[in-house]
Amino acid sequence: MVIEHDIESCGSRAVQLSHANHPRHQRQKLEVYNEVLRRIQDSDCEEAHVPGFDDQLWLHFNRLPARYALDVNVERAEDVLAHKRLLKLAEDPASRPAFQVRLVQVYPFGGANYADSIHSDPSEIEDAQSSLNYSLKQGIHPPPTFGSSSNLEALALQTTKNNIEDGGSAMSVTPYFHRPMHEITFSTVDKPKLLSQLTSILGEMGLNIQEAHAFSTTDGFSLDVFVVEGWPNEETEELKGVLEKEIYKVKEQNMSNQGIHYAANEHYQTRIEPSPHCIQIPTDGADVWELDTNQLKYENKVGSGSFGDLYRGTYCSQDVAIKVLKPERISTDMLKEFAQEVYIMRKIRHKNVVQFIGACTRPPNLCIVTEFMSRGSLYDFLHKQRGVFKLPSLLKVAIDVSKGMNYLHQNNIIHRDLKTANLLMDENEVVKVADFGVARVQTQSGVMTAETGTYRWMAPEVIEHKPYDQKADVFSFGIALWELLTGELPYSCLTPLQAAVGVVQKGLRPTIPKTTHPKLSELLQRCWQQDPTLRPDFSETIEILQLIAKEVNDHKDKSPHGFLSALRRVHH
Ligand SMILES: Nc1ncnc2c1ncn2[C@@H]1O[C@H](COP(=O)(O)OP(=O)(O)OP(=O)(O)O)[C@@H](O)[C@H]1O
Repeated sequence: MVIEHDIESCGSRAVQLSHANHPRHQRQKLEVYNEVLRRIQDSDCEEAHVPGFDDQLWLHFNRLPARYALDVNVERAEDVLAHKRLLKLAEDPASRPAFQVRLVQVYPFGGANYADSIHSDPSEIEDAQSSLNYSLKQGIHPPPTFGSSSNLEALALQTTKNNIEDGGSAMSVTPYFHRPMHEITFSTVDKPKLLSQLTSILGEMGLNIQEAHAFSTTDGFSLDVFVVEGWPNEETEELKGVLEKEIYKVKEQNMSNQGIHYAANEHYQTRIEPSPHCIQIPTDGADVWELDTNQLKYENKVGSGSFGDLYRGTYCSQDVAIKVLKPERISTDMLKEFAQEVYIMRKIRHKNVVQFIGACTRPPNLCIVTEFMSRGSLYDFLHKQRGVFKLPSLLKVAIDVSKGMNYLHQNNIIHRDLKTANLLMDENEVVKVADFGVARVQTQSGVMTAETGTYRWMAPEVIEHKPYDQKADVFSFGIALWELLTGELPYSCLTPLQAAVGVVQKGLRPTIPKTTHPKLSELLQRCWQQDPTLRPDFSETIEILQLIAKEVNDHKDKSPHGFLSALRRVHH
């Protein structure tokens, strides 16, 4: 997959600056603009005849990075118009994110973007052009907006080659055709992690991103264009419907206090589709999570972590945990990260995730307030109180954790520090995931401070600082589950560092007791597979654990001591 954007940063803006200062790029941009304007004016498009349209179009090119003009397929002038409309739509909070879906056909020789047209051999372009014209005459779908990617072309060539080698497939009759893909374009307000959110939505839908072009406008909007494959049908309506639902799900979780409407657009006929399920709730813009420090009462200190001390206290008479950040830990970077984490945490609401109540964000008094978990952590329960879990309660705990983690993952939050010390129990024995926020704040050196203490639970790819995804948490979950099962510290005879080396280099894993329920044993081994893609996701662990729980329950009902063992479940 090619992503022309630094996933989490304003990479395209950086690119834009360097391009913008380059006179050649300015000249090229002007040429592309003129060509696109000419094509739009030659078409029947009404918009083009509105007075001032040329100025608006120029403005459009200017608010985007120079590489937008250089990469755009000039033959797809209507795409430029569609981008302009999507960006306009995105100005209305009710329409965000604005998106459109269309079918595209990838050609091995690419489309005619500006860069191609000035750098390629003219005869090649002519050939490519004639194949394009030929294709279009055959009624095949238009090419992607940014048709120059060697990535996509290679894919098309590969298919062509395979078809020719296979011989006789329908596609080999027209050798330049590749099976259609979909192009999905989003526009919304630019924000950190937007691109990873969008890619994960597409991933959730089973779509494989073949190409992504991400642009930020100078006034804070995003334009992200994805070419995806994996949608089984040559249609867009159903895909749009599923995409809308997927976005709705994420927005509903993320912005529970705001009404959301989506705009969808196909074939460049923009329309806004208000969601029937939600209403617009007015907001006065107040930061409701900023706590009134007068209402915050400190009681005893409960413990300390790497970021500060944790106190029990009350906020407006409700029991709370107050995590006070150590002043010496506070740096500009950390404050930024702190703000980002508060921004995420305030939207998180799930029975199995420790509830964020608010924060004091006025330095130097930085603290995070959450619900108080009276039964403490599973780590303390297992290793300090020497508690044990019987299988039914172990399964209940594992299901609780899986549900909390599944929710976090659905909200694109990777915990990265999942361990029994971060699994807390309330007075009703409900287990909740904690510390997915500030625990992850990195030091200025970029080293995760919680790391060494966490090696025993850490996935090999995280230890090795390789790219990782949500499956890193599944690995940690597997280790925590083993800990619940055995009551032992993982690799207790090794130091954390020795354990880390063993896990990465020697495939070291905890030994599963022979008496373990076979399905549970299988689940543990799947969770800590070296290859993250082979690990289940949390929706699957929930299913498996529920199945085991049912089996255990059915078995217990048949046994004469069933009722007594059920009672013992709550002994801890
Ligand atoms: N919401 C809470 N309710 C009750 N106890 C909590 C709560 N959050 C944390 N604790 C307990 O307070 C102690 C300190 O927690 P804290 O999250 O600050 O550090 P940690 O998780 O132990 O270490 P680190 O942050 O370095 O990973 C731990 O014993 C933890 O179990």
